[in-house]
Amino acid sequence: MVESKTSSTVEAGLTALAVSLRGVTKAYDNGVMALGPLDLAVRKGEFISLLGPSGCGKSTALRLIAGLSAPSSGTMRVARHEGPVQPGHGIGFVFQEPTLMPWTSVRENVRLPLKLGGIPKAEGCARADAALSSVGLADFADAFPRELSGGMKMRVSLARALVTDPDILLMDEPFAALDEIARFRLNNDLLALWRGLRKTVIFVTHSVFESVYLSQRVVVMTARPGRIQADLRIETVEPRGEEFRTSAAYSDYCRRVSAALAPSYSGQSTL
Ligand SMILES: Nc1ncnc2c1ncn2[C@@H]1O[C@H](COP(=O)(O)OP(=O)(O)OP(=O)(O)O)[C@@H](O)[C@H]1O
Repeated sequence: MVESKTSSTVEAGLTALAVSLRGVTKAYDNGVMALGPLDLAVRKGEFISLLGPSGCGKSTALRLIAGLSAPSSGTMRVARHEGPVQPGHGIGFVFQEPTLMPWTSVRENVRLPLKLGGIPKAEGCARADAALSSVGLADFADAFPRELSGGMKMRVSLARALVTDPDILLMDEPFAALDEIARFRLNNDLLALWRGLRKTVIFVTHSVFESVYLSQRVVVMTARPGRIQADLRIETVEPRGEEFRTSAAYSDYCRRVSAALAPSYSGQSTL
């Protein structure tokens, strides 16, 4: 069959997308309308942040993209998979809590997704060690979670998400519980990893500063049910580093994102 020029152009556009949500809504069984209708397109290799008031449906959106929950309506495409998204289909998930198994080593924690996937132990250990090395924890593979700081536990969680080599990394407020110095370090290390691996990253945060520092696009959501309030592109010299954090351009972007966020909080208590 000879493809028409139009259809191949459309196909090229689709395959460049890692995630596409059209008119997606989510109503929970208890009647809470959590999300949408949400329209969101994320290009392969793009780093975007989702920002919005508490309860606006950010985690719900990530869970839908991960295939951990089904949308109530609308259409979704994730990577090149059609129809229902299968859990673990090229997706890594990092939660706010590192959720490590305390009774076993860091290496075994990172190896877990491979073990569950039936990967032989020797290969799993080698891949776990490589993932730990990529997050700067090569020397801690035999340590136990209790021996690690909060930032190090989060690095282990990140290594566990990366060990399956996912196309898409979903991160749900991963650094929110860390002190500022640890958070800044992890921000820089995550950017370096992203530059090297070029995975698609969808990063949920409550921090305007963090979203601007990390992302190519900041997507601001309305209050529940979450829809897109604003979609801002962050254009700056790459690679980003501390000089960006202290630049006039950074302050200006932070002001613009804050202004875009303000209507989402109107009518809500600030306490
Ligand atoms: N399993 C569930 N059953 C019923 N309601 C739920 C469920 N999960 C979330 N909700 C509700 O859906 C809404 C959106 O929740 P969600 O966790 O997605 O928001 P969020 O933007 O991630 O919030 P936060 O920033 O506080 O983490 C909230 O009102 C929440 O109470």
